[in-house]
Amino acid sequence: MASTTVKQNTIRRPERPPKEEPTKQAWTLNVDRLFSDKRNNLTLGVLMLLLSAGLFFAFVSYLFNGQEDQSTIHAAFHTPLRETGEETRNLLGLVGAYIAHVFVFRWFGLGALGLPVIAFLAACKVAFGTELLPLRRTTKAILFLSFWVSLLLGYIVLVTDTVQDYSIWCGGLGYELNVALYGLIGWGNIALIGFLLFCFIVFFFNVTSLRRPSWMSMPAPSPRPKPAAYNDVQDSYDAIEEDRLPEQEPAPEPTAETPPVSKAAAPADENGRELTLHMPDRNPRPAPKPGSLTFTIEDTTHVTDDAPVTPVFDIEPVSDEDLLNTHGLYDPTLDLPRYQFPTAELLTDYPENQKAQVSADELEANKDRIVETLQNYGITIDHIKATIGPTVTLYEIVPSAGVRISKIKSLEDDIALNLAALGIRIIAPMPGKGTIGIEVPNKNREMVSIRSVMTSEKFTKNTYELPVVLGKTISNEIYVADLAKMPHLLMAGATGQGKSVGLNVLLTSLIYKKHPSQLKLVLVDPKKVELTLFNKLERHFLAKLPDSDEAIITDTKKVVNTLNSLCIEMDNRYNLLKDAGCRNLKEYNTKFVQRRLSPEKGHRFLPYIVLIVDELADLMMTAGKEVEQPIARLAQLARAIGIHLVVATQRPSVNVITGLIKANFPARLSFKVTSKIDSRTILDTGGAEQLVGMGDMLLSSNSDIIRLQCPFVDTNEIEEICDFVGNQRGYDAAYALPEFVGDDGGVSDEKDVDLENRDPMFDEAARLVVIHQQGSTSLIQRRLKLGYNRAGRLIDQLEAAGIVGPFEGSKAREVLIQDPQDLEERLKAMN
Ligand SMILES: Nc1ncnc2c1ncn2[C@@H]1O[C@H](COP(=O)(O)OP(=O)(O)OP(=O)(O)O)[C@@H](O)[C@H]1O
Repeated sequence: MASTTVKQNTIRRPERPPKEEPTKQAWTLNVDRLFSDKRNNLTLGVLMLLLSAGLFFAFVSYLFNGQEDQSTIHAAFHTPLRETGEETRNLLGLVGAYIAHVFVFRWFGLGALGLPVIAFLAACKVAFGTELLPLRRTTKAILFLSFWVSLLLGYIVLVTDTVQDYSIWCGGLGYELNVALYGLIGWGNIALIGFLLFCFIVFFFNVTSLRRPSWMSMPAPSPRPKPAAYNDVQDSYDAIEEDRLPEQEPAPEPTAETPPVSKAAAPADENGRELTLHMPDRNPRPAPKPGSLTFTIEDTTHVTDDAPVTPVFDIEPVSDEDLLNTHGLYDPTLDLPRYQFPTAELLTDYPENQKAQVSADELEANKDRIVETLQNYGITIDHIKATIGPTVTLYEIVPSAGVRISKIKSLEDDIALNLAALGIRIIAPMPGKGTIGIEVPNKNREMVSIRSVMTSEKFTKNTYELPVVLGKTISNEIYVADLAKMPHLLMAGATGQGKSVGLNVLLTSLIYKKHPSQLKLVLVDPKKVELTLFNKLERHFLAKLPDSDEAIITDTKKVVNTLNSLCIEMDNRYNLLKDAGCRNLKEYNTKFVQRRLSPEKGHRFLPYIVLIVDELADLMMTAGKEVEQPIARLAQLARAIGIHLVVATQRPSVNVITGLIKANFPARLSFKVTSKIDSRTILDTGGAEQLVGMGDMLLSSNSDIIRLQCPFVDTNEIEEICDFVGNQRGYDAAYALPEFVGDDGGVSDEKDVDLENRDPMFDEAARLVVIHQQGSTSLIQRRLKLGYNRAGRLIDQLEAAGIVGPFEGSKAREVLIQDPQDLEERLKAMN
C-alpha cells in the first residue's frame, strides 16, 4: 500500500465582513424617505409660503419706512430689543426691518422683491408638487433682473445726485458699482448696463441671429379675416408641441421686439439636425413653448393681401450644440423625476447565526475521510486545503507526483459513499490551478439573504449596465454578473430547487439598480402564479402589447404575439441604430443623451428590455416552433440593441432546450436537476444532478463552471418592493411594444372603420402625419398625447380615408398625401 504524506493541512475560514457602519448612502436614503413623505413636503411647503409672504411684506414696507427704521436697526444692538421693536415701523417688526435692511438697503434695492417671488415658486413646488413657472429658469432670470434693476436704478440715483433720498430703491450694490465704474468710464456706464441686458437676452433665449423685423420695411398689412382652414391649421400646428423639452424649459413670453412666431412641425434635415418651421402669424398670440424654438423675427414681405394664404415655411436649422447648450444633456430619468429607488430596509435582515456553521471537527473528519478513501485506492496526497462556502466546503488537494487525475475523477462515487453525503462534486483539475477540488456539502448550510448581497459594496457600487446578483461563490464572494454582457441566460432546475427564487433575485437586482426609464421587463408566466406580484410594476417597469389587458403574459397565443412584437421592436431598433451610425445600444443612447439624434426623425432614448420566461417547457409543448423561432431569433440578434432574454425551465430535455435555442444562449445556469442527462443538456457536462437544492447552482459562462449559492428572497419581500415602487407615480401606461398582427388579426380591418364617426382628433392627426411624412401610430400617440389604442384607431381611420397606406410590419406606413394644402382640401371635403 502506498504511504500517504500529508505535509500540511491548511483550514481557512473565510473572514466575516465587519458589520457595516451606517453609510453615507443610508443617510441619503433617509433624506430621500423624508421627502417621499408627502406630509413633510406639505409642512415644509406651507412654511416656505409663509416665509415668502413675510419677505414680501417686509421688503415692501421697508421701501417706504426704511429710512425711519434705519436708526432703530442701528440702535438695536445698544438698547433693549423690546423697546427697539416697538419703535420699528416695518410691518414685520424688527426682524423684518433687519432682513429687509440687508437685502434692500445693502444689496439689491427694489430688485430684492425678486427674492420672495423665488421663495413663493419654490414653496408651491414643495407643497403642491406643481411648478407655476419652471423653477430653475425663472430663478436664473429673477436673480439676473434683481441685480440688473439695482444697477440701473443705481445709475439713475448717481447721475441725478439723489442718493440721500432714493438710496433704498437702488440698494448698496447697484449704487456702489456705479460709483466705481463712473470713475472709470463715465457715461459709458449706461451702455454697459444696456449691454448686460442684451447678453442676458441672447443667452437666456438662445438668440442666434437678428433679422430685420417686417414692420421696419413695409407697412402693416390691412386686417383681413383669415380663412377658416388657415385658423385650423394654425391651431393644430400649435398643438403639435415638443414632448419633453417644453416641460423643462418654458417659452419666453413674446415681447414687443419679438413678434410671436407660430411653430409648425419640426422635422429634421438629412443630417439629423432639427429644423424649426415658422409660419407668419398675423394674430399675435402667446408664442408656443420652445423645444428647438429660435428667437427669429419673420420677414413677411412676400405675403400680400392678394396672395393666397399659404403657410410659408422658413426653415431654420438648430444645431446639436445649440440644443445641448440650451438644455444640457438629455436625462431620461426626468420622465419620473421624483422616482425613489427601493431601499434596503424593504428586505428582511436575517440574524447572524444563519451563517455557515462548519465545526473544526466536521472539517477534520471530512479531511481524514478524503485522505483515507484516496489512500484505499492508492492515491497519495501532498497537500490539502479547505475553503468553507455558504453551502459546501471545498477541499483542494494536490496529489503526489505521478497520480493520474482521471483516476481520481473515476472515484467520485466511492468518495461520496465514504463521506456519506449527497452532493459531492469532484472538479478534476481545478481550472487555472494544479489541484483537484472536492466539494462536500456542509451539515448546516448558510442561508444567503438577499439583503446581505444587495447592501454589499460589490453590488451598490457596481457600474454594469444590467447588474444581476447571482449569489455567493464557494469562497464566499458575492458574484455579480452583467446581463447585458451575458447576453442571455438559460435557467434550468427540477421543481422545488430554487428557480423561482432565482428569477425573483434577478428581477430584484435589476429593479434596485435601474430607473424605470432605463429598463422595461416583459414577463411571461405560463404557470400564471409565479410572477403575479410584479403586476404592480406595470406603469413603471413592465412592457406589453398595445391591445393586451394583462401586463404579465400568461396566455400562449399572446406569448407568441409578444415574441414577434419584440422581433419587430428589434428590427425598429436596428433601423434606428443604422440611421444613427451606432453599433450598439450604449453608443446610441450616449449619442441621444448628447442631443446628437433628433426625436423628429423617430429617435428616442431606448430602455433595455429584459424578457423573462418562467417555464419554457409549457410553451414549447403548446406552441413549439412558433415560440422557438422568435426566441432563437431574438437570442441571436438582440444583444446589440438591448433586448436580453432570461428563459427558465424545469424540464431541460432536448425537445425543450433545442439545439437552436441552446446554441444562442452561451450563459446557462442550473439548479439541481434529476439526472446527469439533464445536467448535460443544460450545461454540456454532469454535476448539476449532484447539487444539494435550495438555490445551490452551477453557472456556466465562457466555458467556466462556477458553483454558487443563490440568495434567498421571500415572497413578502418581493411584495414590499413591488408596493414601494408601484405606489409611486409612474407612466400613464405600461411601455407599449409594437403592434403585431398575428393570424387572429390585431388591427381592425378597413371595412370596420366608420369614417362618418371620426375621432375628434382626426384632422390634427392627419396634419401631423402629412407634415412629418410618417404614418406611425407612436408619432400620433406621442405628439397628440393619446393612448395607444386611440392612436391605433386614428391611424386606421387615416388609412380608410386614403391619407396613409396599409400596415407594413415594422416600417411606418406610407403617407399618401404630400402637400399640406392638398390635405386641407381633402379635410374640407370630408367635413
Ligand atoms: N436560495 C435559496 N436559499 C434558501 N432556500 C431556498 C432558496 N431557493 C429556494 N429555496 C427553498 O426552496 C423552495 C422552492 O423554491 P422555488 O419555489 O424557487 O422552486 P422552483 O424551482 O421554482 O419550483 P417550481 O418549479 O415548482 O416552481 C423555496 O420555497 C425555499 O424554501
